[in-house]
Amino acid sequence: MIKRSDFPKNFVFGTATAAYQIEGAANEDGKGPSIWDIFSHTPGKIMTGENGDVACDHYHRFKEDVQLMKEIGLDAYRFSISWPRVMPDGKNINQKGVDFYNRLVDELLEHDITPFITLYHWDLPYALYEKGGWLNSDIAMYFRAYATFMFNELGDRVKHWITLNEPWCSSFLGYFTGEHAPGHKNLQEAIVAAHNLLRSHGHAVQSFREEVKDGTIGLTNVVMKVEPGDSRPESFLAASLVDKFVNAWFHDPVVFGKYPEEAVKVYQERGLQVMENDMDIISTPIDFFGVNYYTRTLVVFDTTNPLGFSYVQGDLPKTEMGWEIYPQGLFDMLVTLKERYRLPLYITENGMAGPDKIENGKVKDTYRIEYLEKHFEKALEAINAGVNLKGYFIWSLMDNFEWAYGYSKRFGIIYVDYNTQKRILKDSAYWLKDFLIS
Ligand SMILES: N#[N+]C[C@@H]1[C@@H](O)[C@H](O)[C@@H](O)[C@@H]2O[C@H]12
Repeated sequence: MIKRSDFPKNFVFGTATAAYQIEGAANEDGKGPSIWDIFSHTPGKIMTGENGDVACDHYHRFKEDVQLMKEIGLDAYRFSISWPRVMPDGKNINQKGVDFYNRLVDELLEHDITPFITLYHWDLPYALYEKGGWLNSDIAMYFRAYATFMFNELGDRVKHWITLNEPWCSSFLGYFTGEHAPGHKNLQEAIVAAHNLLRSHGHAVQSFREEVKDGTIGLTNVVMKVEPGDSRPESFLAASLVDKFVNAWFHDPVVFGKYPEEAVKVYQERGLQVMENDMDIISTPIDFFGVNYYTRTLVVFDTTNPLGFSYVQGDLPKTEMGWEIYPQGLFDMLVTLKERYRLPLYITENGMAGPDKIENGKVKDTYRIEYLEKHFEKALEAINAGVNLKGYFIWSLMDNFEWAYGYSKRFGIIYVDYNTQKRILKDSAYWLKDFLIS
């Protein structure tokens, strides 16, 4: 049985959340609307018709939530700043919003919990969307100004920062498939948005180097283990190409200052415009990559699809999201990232949605304990294989607004009764508490 003491002494275990998914107070104390406030109120966008207006009411209950983190024994807590809460129009300061994050950081530090901040976890100020959002190259300057303000405001106490969470999702789910805010369905826009997201990342890193001399900063990507869904050589080729578009596209430019060759030609024909200095800015050196790992992606050669491939379902046991449970993929991707980029890594998200039910005041999420144990084991295996893995953040601290799925998917180690806002530690939280002292 794996123990906490098997991990390096300074390895951090934490949980992760995001502002729009837990805070609520969507229109309170001067907060401006985000693209997710508008998207979630647009009929037909959220499977359950729900929105993040109240969510977990974390804005008002953060002290209770920090107390629960302490009770579990977490070393660290990864959360995001709501850009429109601190800058309602994307530019001018809302002091009440800033005050909330000062209070949250101070509460964490008072409980010996290390804060890790994500500057952007998808909730773009709607006012900036109206100016073109991620399609407007000026967005990088707005993001740099926001980042600089937050570094100056919290950088004396917060030493670990992530610029963006999953730019692949922000760009391709937000602008190509339309599943996420702002709900566009335009491949060219997705490509442009992805490039502007990475430019914004680079500008924030440049500012960080000037503002927070003793801190570390990185980028968090969703990392998918892409595998062929059948044994045809063409499917192996398809998997390799998809890997370039979903993984390498958001890692290579940040480290090497250039997009993957196999993909750039495809995107240049579909609107990618790289201006002079863009790649130098994007590849401003970072201190780590954040790795959000959930499952693998299976692709097969498919001439009936214009892209030449199709996604297929695997036959491994699945979570409530329909994602295969595939811990080996975590090990494989950690080693791949280490060998290709030679950077320290944090698992900034890993976890599962489960069929969590309250029975006699308890949630027997044995499946989640098993899931976490297996992924912890693979993380330790990666460390023993030479990966400089520095921490592991479980997604998520508590059940929350699961984007287009509303509140129907429960990822938390803490159960949230949304009718009463009561928090109930699931068996996985008690398991984690014991693990953290093992
Ligand atoms: N879906 N899902 C769960 C989880 C989502 O809730 C996070 O906000 C994202 O960063 C990432 O997609 C992973």
